[in-house]
Amino acid sequence: MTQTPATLLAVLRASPPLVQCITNYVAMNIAANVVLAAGASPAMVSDVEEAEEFARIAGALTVNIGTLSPAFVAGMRAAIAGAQAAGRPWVLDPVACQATGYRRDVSAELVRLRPTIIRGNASEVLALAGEASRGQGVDGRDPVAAAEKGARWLAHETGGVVAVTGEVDFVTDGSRAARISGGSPWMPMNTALGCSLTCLCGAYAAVAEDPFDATVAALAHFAVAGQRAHEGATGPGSFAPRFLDALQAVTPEALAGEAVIRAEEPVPA
Ligand SMILES: Nc1ncnc2c1ncn2[C@@H]1O[C@H](COP(=O)(O)OP(=O)(O)O)[C@@H](O)[C@H]1O
Ligand SMILES: Cc1ncsc1CCOP(=O)(O)O
Ligand SMILES: [Mg+2]
Repeated sequence: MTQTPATLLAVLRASPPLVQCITNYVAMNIAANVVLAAGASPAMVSDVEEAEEFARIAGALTVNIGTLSPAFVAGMRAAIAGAQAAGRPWVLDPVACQATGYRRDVSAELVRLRPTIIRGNASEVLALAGEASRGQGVDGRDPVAAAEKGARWLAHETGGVVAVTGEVDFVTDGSRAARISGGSPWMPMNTALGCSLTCLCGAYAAVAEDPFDATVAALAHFAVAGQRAHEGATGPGSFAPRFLDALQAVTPEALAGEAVIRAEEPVPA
């Protein structure tokens, strides 16, 4: 039974999930504030000494390779093992996976561990799917549409959900697909909002029955809040505080009324 974004937001707010976010130095503060504003409970716990134990008590885990290092990788491996042992969902954010051999190798290893959800920009998803990517560092330079085929392939490979974000987001589990419109062009000009969205995907995955519904809900929450914040902003600087306020102000009714989601009929396997 499909759970709508409105239903999932109500569940999330009624019982705020604990989300373990292994993320990069750039994103840690904004991602925690985004998850708090949306209504969930973030914890940026990444060291190998405690990452596995913490993953067993969290509702979901998110893994982001933005500021990669051997210490981060050791914590990621431990946390993923803990999440899998506890049957918890985990989300991969393959930041700039096209940029270096180190990032390519680590993201390929993490994909082989079958993340529940992968969330990236089109250039990152193209690279994960083995296709040419025009990504510039952490910034996407490819249109979302260019990555749709690769996203479907990756979803089949991992048995999970893949979200390609950009001007109009695309989500697939390999057969179902949906596109989410909204947000603001000021969003990619605010560093780490993609990373923050990955953490929010984790929050929704912690409370949802189906990770596809969770991903659609997280992206719809961002799209509606981003649209609202855009209306009062004059640039990325005035957008940022409005966006946090809007994440908190969005209600289940608003998601039902303002989210622009176009579902695609399942593609026969
Ligand atoms: N041109 C745009 N217009 C509206 N929303 C956008 C635009 N570009 C990105 N977004 C939104 O910004 C958020 C971050 O996505 P994105 O920039 O693709 O990730 P990343 O920061 O990882 O590259 C998503 O919610 C996405 O929908
Ligand atoms: C600038 C930067 N450098 C390493 S991680 C990072 C943040 C990337 O954030 P996002 O992928 O959400 O744009
Ligand atoms: Mg990113």
